[in-house]
Amino acid sequence: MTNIELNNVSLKLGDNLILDSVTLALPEGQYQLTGKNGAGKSTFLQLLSGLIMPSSGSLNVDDRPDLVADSIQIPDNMTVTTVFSLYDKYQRCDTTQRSQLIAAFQFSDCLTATVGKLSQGNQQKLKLILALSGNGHWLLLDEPFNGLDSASVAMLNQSLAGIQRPSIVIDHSEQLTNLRPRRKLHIDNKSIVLA
Ligand SMILES: Nc1ncnc2c1ncn2[C@@H]1O[C@H](COP(=O)(O)OP(=O)(O)OP(=O)(O)O)[C@@H](O)[C@H]1O
Repeated sequence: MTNIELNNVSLKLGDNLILDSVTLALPEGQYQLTGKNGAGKSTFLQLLSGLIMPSSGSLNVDDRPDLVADSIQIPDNMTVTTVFSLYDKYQRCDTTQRSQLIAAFQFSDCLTATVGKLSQGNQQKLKLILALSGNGHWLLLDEPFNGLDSASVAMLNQSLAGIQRPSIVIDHSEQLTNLRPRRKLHIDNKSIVLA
């Protein structure tokens, strides 16, 4: 079991207190993270990914999760193939699964393009392909349906219904069909509650 544990975690960004002394144990499972605009959902996933550090308290996430989020920036001038080669160099992807995802997302025409020339939806598909085939244990998805066409929305829902890895999804756009039941994690008033 690779649980996520927060012990008395507080997080401040500038003058903004986002989390206030949060203690939480998340067993492996499928979660949906909710909360009003600005509550701190995206920031919480960045914290779990190690992109930002707690201001105080301790956080235990056993390995590096795979994150899909707007905050993940891939250099515009790289071709998609170069991005994949870099991931291969550091063995961060399952290449068989990646090939399956490229086919399923109808992404093969994009392989020679530079990232900056991809449409918003195709940039999102690239992030999803990298994360869904990634070797991290937890999968963290911040608005994963952004920019996807209807076939890709269906594909992603199917993929999320079948994954073995623990995951947390933020889905304001309500396109997640919950083919598989998800426990609710709710952020409110600088606290996180597991329903
Ligand atoms: N670098 C920063 N410095 C100061 N405050 C920040 C910074 N980044 C984000 N914030 C603030 O942190 C709070 C939480 O932002 P976050 O994006 O995590 O919320 P969210 O719940 O994901 O919101 P939404 O539903 O609108 O996407 C917001 O009030 C935001 O303005």
